Amino acid sequence: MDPLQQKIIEELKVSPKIDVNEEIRKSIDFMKAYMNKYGFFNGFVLGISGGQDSTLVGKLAQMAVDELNQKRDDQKYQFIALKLPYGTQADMQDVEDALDFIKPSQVYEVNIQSAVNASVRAIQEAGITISDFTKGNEKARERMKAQYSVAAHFNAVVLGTDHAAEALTGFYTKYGDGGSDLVPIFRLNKRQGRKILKELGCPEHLYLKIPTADLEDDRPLLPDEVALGVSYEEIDDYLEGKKVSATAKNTIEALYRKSAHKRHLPINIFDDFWK
Ligand SMILES: NC(=O)c1ccc[n+]([C@@H]2O[C@H](COP(=O)([O-])OP(=O)(O)OC[C@H]3O[C@@H](n4cnc5c(N)ncnc54)[C@H](O)[C@@H]3O)[C@@H](O)[C@H]2O)c1
Ligand SMILES: Nc1ncnc2c1ncn2[C@@H]1O[C@H](COP(=O)(O)O)[C@@H](O)[C@H]1O
Ligand SMILES: O=P(O)(O)OP(=O)(O)O
Ligand SMILES: [Mg+2]
Repeated sequence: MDPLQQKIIEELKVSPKIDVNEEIRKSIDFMKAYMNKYGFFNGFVLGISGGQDSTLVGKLAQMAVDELNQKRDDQKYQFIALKLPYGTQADMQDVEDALDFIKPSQVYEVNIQSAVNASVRAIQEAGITISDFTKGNEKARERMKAQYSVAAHFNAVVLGTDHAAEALTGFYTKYGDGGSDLVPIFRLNKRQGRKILKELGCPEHLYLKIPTADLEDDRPLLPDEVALGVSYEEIDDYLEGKKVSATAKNTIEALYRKSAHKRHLPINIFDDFWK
């Protein structure tokens, strides 16, 4: 295998073949172990978008909470699901379907539209008009803020949905959806997540849904694969050590290099990964 491909697979800890039940157990045990280690926490918070990744992480979190609460009278542990629409969300029915599947301990809705618009306006008042793309990243950061405020209120931690296909391409907003405390599906690629959802009995339309960050006003529900310029099938193949087309390889490796800064904490004078 190409040495860079090998290095990336090792860095992102991807296994080309998985046993779905083992992976389910690993993610749940990870979340349970964290709660057991830090007894002052009461559970987890996550935004549910109606997409594949938050449906998966939400379901695993609820399973972890249910196991933690077994034999506890106080039902201390809670999974708090957040609906975080910007105004009216086109795929809200998928959010409801995901919530029906997850059955979270608690559900709240925080509409991020007024906060995002206020932020865009404040920057405008300084004489800077940000692009629709940059406003999209503001939405992701506003969602991060809402999740952290709710987590602080309930003494919970914020879950992230970052996985190997997103980590490889840097396809997330720095300190937006990239900002979280625990990432239970880090190591899985997109098709492995789909397989796990199928095993867990998720409605098919949720795990077969076209992935979208849905951040831009001007291009609603823009498929990730259009924004990325490469398909998840090719990204997943690459992560499983398979040969992909030269075009896909170049695109993937360019995205990997460009997003190196997102896979590190803020860069200080002793860091040399970027040199
Ligand atoms: N997974 C998803 O599905 C998802 C979610 C949100 C966003 N997105 C996509 O992710 C992308 C986010 O956009 P983005 O990456 O332009 O914005 P970003 O805000 O995540 O990252 C860009 C910022 O990172 C910093 N930066 C860039 N290069 C750097 C370097 N070499 N060293 C140090 N800092 C550096 C700069 O501050 C720059 O403004 C978009 O394509 C968006 O559509 C995808
Ligand atoms: N509309 C949304 N409501 C709640 N949570 C959301 C919403 N959009 C995104 N999120 C959260 O962010 C991550 C990343 O989403 P991508 O589609 O990968 O950009 C998602 O898993 C939700 O937790
Ligand atoms: O993160 P999600 O849940 O929005 O999934 P996807 O990335 O497939 O849109
Ligand atoms: Mg999405």
